[in-house]
Amino acid sequence: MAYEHANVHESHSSSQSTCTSESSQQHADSPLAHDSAAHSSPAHGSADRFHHSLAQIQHHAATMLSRTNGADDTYPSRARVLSVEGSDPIGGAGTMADMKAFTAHGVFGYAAMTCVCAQNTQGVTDIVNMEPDFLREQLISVSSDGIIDSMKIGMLGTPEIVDCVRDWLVDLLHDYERRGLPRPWIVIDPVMYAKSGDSLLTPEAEQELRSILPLADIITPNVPELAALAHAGAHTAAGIGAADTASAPDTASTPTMPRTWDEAVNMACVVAQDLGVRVYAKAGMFALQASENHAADKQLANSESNTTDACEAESALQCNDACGVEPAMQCNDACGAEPTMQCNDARGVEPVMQCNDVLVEPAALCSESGSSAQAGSPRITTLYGPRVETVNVHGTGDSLSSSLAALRPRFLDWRETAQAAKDWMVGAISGANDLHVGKGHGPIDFTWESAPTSRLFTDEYWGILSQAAAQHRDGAHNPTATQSQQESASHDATAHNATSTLASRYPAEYLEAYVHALIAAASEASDASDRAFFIHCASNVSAQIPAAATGYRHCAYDGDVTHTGSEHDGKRRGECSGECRGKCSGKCSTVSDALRAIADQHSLGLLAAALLPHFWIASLEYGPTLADSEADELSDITAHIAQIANREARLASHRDYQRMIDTARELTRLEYSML
Ligand SMILES: Nc1ncnc2c1ncn2[C@@H]1O[C@H](COP(=O)(O)OP(=O)(O)O)[C@@H](O)[C@H]1O
Ligand SMILES: Cc1ncc(COP(=O)(O)O)c(N)n1
Repeated sequence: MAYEHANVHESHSSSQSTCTSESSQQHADSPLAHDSAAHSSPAHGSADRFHHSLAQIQHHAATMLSRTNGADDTYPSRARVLSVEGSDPIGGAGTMADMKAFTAHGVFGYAAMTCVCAQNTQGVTDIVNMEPDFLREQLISVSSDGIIDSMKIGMLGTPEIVDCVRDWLVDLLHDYERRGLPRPWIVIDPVMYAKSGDSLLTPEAEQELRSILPLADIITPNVPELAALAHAGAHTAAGIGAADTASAPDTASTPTMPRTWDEAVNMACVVAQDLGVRVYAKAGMFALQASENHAADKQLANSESNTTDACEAESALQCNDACGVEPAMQCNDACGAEPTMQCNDARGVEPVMQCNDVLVEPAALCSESGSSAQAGSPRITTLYGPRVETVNVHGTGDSLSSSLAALRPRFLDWRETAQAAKDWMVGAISGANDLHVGKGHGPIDFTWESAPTSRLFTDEYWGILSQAAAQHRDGAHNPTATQSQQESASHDATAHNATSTLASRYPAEYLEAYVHALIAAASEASDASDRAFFIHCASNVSAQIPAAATGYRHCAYDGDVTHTGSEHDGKRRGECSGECRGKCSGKCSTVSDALRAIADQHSLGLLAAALLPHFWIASLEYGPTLADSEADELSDITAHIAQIANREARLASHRDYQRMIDTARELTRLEYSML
């Protein structure tokens, strides 16, 4: 059965929740229902978005209240989220990933371990499964003591472990219903394979796994898992949730991999409808294959046995026995590229490489409310995200499913939750290359939003600055430098010998831009002494402007004869008769524009990072030529700004720290290009 990929490109912010009524009424009687009344909105006769979302907010508030009343007499400051997973000693996947993601999302994490794995970024070498009785003991230890608001169930490994977790979960849901507690949100990651290709589920357990999936609110298969679920579904005569091993699928046939992303989405629709659960289909393996394919392609080209018609044609996902992944997926550049490298016209973004996932909600869990889904068809929501060029994706599936479990209590519906989890994943994957953990597929950066604790801003910036200074010196002594560059350099050298003031070095307009940035920094500073410092600097620089307006003579600040501008066409640096004194031109305007743009961002950290290069470079390059008092003042200012930059960087998120570094690097480049 093929479903149309409904054109629902709403972003999560604009989409109103529509999940619903039919299902809540349909399943409300049973605590085993995956979308019980405790999670659903009231029924809606009309598609009125306003009333719908208002009702949903009210319902959400009521749900939160009922949680409070039923669970505890104090309102918990953090959701309590359980991970049922296997371990990963390298710390990127399994229980370890879940706990890190939970902490990153600000929830309190519980963990029960299904198995202990000997694995790292290169593969899984051994697995010791928990005795089911002991696993049950762990699960009961948690659930008899703590309230579970949400949970993520991952690697289950064997049929006995699946049965153990399923039976405990059924008991828990009955118990919560009896006690009037809200049903916990349930995310199940149907873990079958690790990124390395190693199998994490026995073939018999694959069929058993289907018996627990209908208890979930949402399941999160990757592409091969999706193919396996669709395949098993098609071969399960007894239908949804059949745990009867007598009806196990024909193991002789292997799942057919989707050849395109649209085919994968169709599979997700089939699985969602069959199991009656939401399916979050992950597109990562398309991206992974695409980014790794260069080497793989060479191997393919050299190996006749690996060259298949399907692969040469449009097949996105090919079985490749040679690599030992079962059901393995290998693909070539041409095919791997297609699903992930999409242009997001609908969102109006630049044509960047995309790695979009989809959320498929079976019709029974959605009531029509402004979405383009056809009645009776599942609703498909595209979850946008750029593709990150990295092979460091160990544990991405775990982190995504634990993020969904952690974030769901904070959002009104699964669509909003899914896009938030996807957005967080993009940040975490983007930080992966900086971690340098392991030799294979490294882990993602769970702490990408928190403060970077292992780097001192000025240490890292000093590396950037000294490199730029060395390049500048090399450029000045480079025999291939243009005549005008050499003249420029010798002009500077001459100037260095004479004691001069800084004012004569810069155009007035450029100094004005620094005054503006210093005042902006003063207004962003919360500390009174910082404010006073920036104001003092601003008045200091401002005092130099009149001298700069008359003393500054470098009109052709780009330093070459092609400089255009009516007053100084054809003139070399230093040759201007003075008509354009104090005016910004070329690179100088670029610095001024950059400073103004940074000031508009209202971030003290960014402003400190933008101001530091000017003062530090002036100190470094002109310090020796200045009068002692001016040189001392310059180095004091530099030290003070460096101190503020370090403090702000320590408090900044990883992303903001990176923006500070990027800003300082760019201003350094611009400043040196002007010297
Ligand atoms: N290179 C990448 N760039 C951006 N997102 C990625 C990349 N690789 C994986 N993802 C995202 O990571 C999440 C987990 O997907 P995936 O890696 O397919 O799961 P699994 O680990 O189960 O194989 C998905 O949201 C997917 O889109
Ligand atoms: C215990 C455990 N659970 C799940 C995975 C899947 O991780 P990946 O995201 O690398 O496929 C894993 N490697 N180990």
